[in-house]
Amino acid sequence: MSPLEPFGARLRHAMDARGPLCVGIDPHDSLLSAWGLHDDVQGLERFTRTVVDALADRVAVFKPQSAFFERFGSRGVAVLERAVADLRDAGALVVLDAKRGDIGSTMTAYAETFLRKDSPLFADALTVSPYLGYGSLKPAVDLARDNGCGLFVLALTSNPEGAEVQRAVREDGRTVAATMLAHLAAENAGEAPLGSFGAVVGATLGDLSSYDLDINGPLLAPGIGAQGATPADLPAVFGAAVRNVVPSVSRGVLRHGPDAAALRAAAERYADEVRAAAGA
Ligand SMILES: O=C(O)c1cc(=O)[nH]c(=O)n1[C@@H]1O[C@H](COP(=O)(O)O)[C@@H](O)[C@H]1O
Repeated sequence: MSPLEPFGARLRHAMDARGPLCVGIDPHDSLLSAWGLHDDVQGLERFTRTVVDALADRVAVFKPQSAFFERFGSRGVAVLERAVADLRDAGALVVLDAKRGDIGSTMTAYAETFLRKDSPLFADALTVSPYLGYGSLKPAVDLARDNGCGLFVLALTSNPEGAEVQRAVREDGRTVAATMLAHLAAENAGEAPLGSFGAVVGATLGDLSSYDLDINGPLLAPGIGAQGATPADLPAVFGAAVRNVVPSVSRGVLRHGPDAAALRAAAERYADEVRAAAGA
């Protein structure tokens, strides 16, 4: 296998070519039911195939949420494996949303699951939790760097409960989230056009001007659509860093299915609205 270009560069090119949008693939039981499908592995398979067939050739980034596949056991994971491979074959980038985080050799095993080229779940990037200490993520950082992959580190999550950990103030006066952002800025130093080590920063959080979001890396921004944020909110939340935002929408797009044309129209509308809001 030829070496991949670094994830950050691939992400920048993909968003330039296909528009600034990540579609989350979250097969909730309520969505399966709304699509007239059963909450079983056949329903999961049909749902996932419909999303892949409708959008894989036109959306820049997809973020399948692993839990919705894992809940069906090994057959659900097989659906996820196939989706990841098909999305990548169609030229899209895949961020696997598995939010892994552990220590030492266990973190190495998680990294190998998602970031080793011969793994059945090899993806372009992985969401990771740094709350066992940023340094515990080193095996994933190293493997991502070696294989042209990226990471999205939970920094300021879209849910209100996140604040008690992420906004806690350390002995040095910095918040925990600011510390994570500083680690990522260090990983990405000198990279062009964009580093590969991103932060997850919710689009729901309002003004974040007290945080330095200039990490020279992507900012994955969930919270648009079902959680209440809109593309028009992005400049007020992210300021100048809006150019590096990867807005992520799951239910806001998926609720338009199973009709393929309606899914495509919804994705296109979000990408257009983000472009207009970011002044791109
Ligand atoms: O890492 C994530 O993707 C994530 C981080 C965060 O802070 N908030 C958040 O909602 N997410 C994920 O983004 C998706 C949001 O889905 P919707 O609210 O349906 O667009 C879910 O898969 C969440 O797990």
